[in-house]
Amino acid sequence: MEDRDACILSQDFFCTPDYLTPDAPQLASGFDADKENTPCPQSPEKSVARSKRYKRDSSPKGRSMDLMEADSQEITPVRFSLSQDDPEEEKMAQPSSQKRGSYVPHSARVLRSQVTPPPCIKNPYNMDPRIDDNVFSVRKCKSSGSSPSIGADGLSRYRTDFHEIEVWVMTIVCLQQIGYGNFSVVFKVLRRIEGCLYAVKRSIKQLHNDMDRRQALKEVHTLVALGNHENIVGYFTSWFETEKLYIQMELCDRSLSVNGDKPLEFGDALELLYQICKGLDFIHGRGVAHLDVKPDNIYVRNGIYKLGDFGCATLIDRSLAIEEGDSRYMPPEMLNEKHEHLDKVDIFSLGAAVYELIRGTPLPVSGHQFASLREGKISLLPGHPMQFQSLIKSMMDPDPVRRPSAKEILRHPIFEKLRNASAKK
Ligand SMILES: Nc1ncnc2c1ncn2[C@@H]1O[C@H](COP(=O)(O)OP(=O)(O)OP(=O)(O)O)[C@@H](O)[C@H]1O
Ligand SMILES: [Mg+2]
Repeated sequence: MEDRDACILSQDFFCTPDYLTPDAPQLASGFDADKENTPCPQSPEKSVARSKRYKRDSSPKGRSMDLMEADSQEITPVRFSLSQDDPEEEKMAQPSSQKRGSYVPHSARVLRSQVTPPPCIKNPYNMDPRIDDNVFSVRKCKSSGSSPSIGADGLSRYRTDFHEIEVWVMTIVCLQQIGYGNFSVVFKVLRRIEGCLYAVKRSIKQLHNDMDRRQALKEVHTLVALGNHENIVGYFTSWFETEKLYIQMELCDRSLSVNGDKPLEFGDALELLYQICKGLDFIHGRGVAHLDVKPDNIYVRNGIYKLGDFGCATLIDRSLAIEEGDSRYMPPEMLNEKHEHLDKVDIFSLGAAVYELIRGTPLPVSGHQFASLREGKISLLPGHPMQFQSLIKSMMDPDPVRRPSAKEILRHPIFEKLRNASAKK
């Protein structure tokens, strides 16, 4: 029996879930059909409360510890708690094959429980008038809450669909090669069926409750509502598995970083500013502010700069909760909880990011220099034209109203050549 289970666990020895257990399709269809007919819960309530973003220890040691924690969660067999207050859910979770008395190996049951049906909640970023809000009006959708974690095929979707290219080893060298953030690890993967590379971002912590899942889904909702743009990281799909959120994205070559990278030269700085302003103009035009623009969240692919990590994104009209991004790039008004011009928060952060990349030294996190930058006191940038330096200074103006919008920046004479070149494309 042990040998048989070992075969089942290996992805290379089977092609379909049917091989694993003939009962799975019946179980899955019954389960899913029930979900299909279940109404979804209300969209998140309008809130202007600010939730501070938790900043973890960013030292290599701290990161290693977190990743170890993340990996140890992988190894531990996951046990899903069923809703205490809904015996119906518990009934649904009983594998139908068991009820009929047929044998399902333990390993197969563990595998079945790895895919979690996604919650069905309203996407507040999506203004599509064809969506009838009544569909969300019933109290609570079983698929959104602490539902039984049995997916459509009972297998790991991540393991079934993707092959991990980069192997995680607990060394700094590997950590630098593969993406990681405060909340996520990002894997370079090959989609088996297509033979194409993607980036898959996985939340580090398990998202046990509905609030956590809604919070994590903000990024997905934003990306899907925004649609495609050359200077925004491409989004493909997302799913829940072992109570973690997976997001499949376009794979970029790297993200920008002030640590290790050479200071940015004028030509590159100009290109970066122009391209990310195009991305910001696009998202601001759709009513979205990013709120966490910084070098780590700007990726490069084939010389094209792309804005990524929409985990803090919100609506400019302040109808959703406002979450602070990285304080090093945050304008003074955010520190004073003034949120009237959220699009201009992104302009300040982009100005600060470019300023940091040109100087090649990390921005201060606190103290005198931190305060000076927020009073508009910017050091000179040797080797960069005054016109460019004035533009950066205006982007970091303490008064958000005086900061140029992304659209105004794009019209600046300094970008004439770049404008002409992109018009010819
Ligand atoms: N599509 C991608 N292609 C290549 N690398 C990526 C991609 N997405 C993310 N990365 C890498 O992974 C890192 C972490 O990703 P991301 O910023 O989305 O995670 P996070 O946990 O939300 O981060 P933060 O710490 O900023 O909150 C990025 O800084 C980048 O280096
Ligand atoms: Mg990030």
